[in-house]
Amino acid sequence: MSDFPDLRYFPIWSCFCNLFLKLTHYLKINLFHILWKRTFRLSVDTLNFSFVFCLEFVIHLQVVSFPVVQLHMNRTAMRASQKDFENAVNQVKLLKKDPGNEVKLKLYALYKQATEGPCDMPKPGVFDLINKAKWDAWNTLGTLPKETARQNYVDLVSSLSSSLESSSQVEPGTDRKSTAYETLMVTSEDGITKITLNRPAKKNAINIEMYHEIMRALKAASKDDSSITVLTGNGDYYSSGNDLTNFTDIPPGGVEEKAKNSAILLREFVGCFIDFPKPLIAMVNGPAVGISVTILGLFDAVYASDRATFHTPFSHLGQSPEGCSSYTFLKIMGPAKATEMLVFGKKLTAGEACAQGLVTEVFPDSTFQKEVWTRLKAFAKLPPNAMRISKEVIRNREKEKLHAVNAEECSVLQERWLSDECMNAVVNFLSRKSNL
Ligand SMILES: CCCC/C=C/CC(=O)SCCNC(=O)CCNC(=O)[C@H](O)C(C)(C)COP(=O)(O)OP(=O)(O)OC[C@H]1O[C@@H](n2cnc3c(N)ncnc32)[C@H](O)[C@@H]1OP(=O)(O)O
Repeated sequence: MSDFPDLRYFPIWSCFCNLFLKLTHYLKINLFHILWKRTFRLSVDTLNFSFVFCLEFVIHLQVVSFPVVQLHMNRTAMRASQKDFENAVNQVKLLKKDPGNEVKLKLYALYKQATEGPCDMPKPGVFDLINKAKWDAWNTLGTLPKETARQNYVDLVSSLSSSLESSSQVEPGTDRKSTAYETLMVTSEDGITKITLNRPAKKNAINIEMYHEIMRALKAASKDDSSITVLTGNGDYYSSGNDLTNFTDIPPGGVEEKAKNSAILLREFVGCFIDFPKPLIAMVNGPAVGISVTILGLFDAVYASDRATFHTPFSHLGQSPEGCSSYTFLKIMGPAKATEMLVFGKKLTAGEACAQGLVTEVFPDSTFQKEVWTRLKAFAKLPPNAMRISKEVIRNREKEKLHAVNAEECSVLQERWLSDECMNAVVNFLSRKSNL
């Protein structure tokens, strides 16, 4: 406060001083008139005087006060921004996550502009890549005023802090359970968002809540600052597929309504995998069943522990293929092998799934985590935009087809779920007459 004169009351003082001067000026004129003119003329002059007096007051208030108030506000903003600037500089040092090179260059340039003004350094040589990038970033700010650069710096840090805060809500670095999810653990670190299915006591069976949470986590991951996304399971299973108790919660509209709602949910769920924009990697840590296997055809890489198995027992369950597997599996392994899995329910070992192209690579269970994470961390260091665009080029050609396949599979399943074959299979499992 003390380093600036308080200008807030200046317009008011200024108006009163001006009024005083005008008043004495007009009084002088009017005294002259009083002496020399008739009473009738005098009253007209008095009216004129009052009118001019008020007009002058209003005009003066507008002309003088607005620029002065503006000046005061600007100076206050500059003062705030100087203080905010220092805070922002400290805040940057405390950021837990690397904001990425592009942002770091922007911060550097704005800092230099704010503290030193326009770039006057000699341009570094072409081979001095880092200093040249910094110089370029600073130089592009041209003659941007120091105050504006300061303000832009503060704004950038504040947007950065809030975005990093929201991604830090998904616990960077640790596997603590996120309060945002009931059935998942979601973490983000080293450019990798990891979504872990977290119902180990139920073999990570996917209940209705988990379907919704996976969709929510994928949507968040598609927008966060990670480069790649990983899906894995907690415990000995990757996932035992659809939670068969999902079929027991029958709404007032009866089983038809249940089947219809399930088909809508499934279509939306699979649609999220079709449309996911970043590289999506499955870490299949153990056995995988049903839908957790079929959607693997929509992943960009599948790494499996040698403990993993791949089982799609749709006929046993009176059901039919989903997750676009009726299309992707045929493309991946050819019709004969796909039929063995999808129609006859043949369970594949990790080695067999790899030989047939469903799995990218198999690792010994003892070194699975270590080896795969080393690889994923290296992938996550690749330029994220290039990865995203490459995926887009690969996926775009197929997207329309995949959505059409998804819609068709869901509509067939809607019918299947109402069949005796399906209902008996579910009842048998739930009454503990059968396991797979
Ligand atoms: C709305 C969209 C619908 C999309 C449709 C998708 C189709 C599919 O995904 S089909 C595949 C459905 N999955 C199954 O049929 C698997 C059924 N589960 C089993 O056969 C066995 O549980 C197992 C072979 C996976 C494991 O057997 P194990 O003896 O080792 O363990 P359990 O004691 O059986 O399981 C422990 C615990 O977990 C429960 N559980 C396991 N899987 C499921 C499941 N898919 N649905 C519901 N509950 C499951 C199991 O009941 C046990 O629970 P309790 O300890 O409470 O008895």
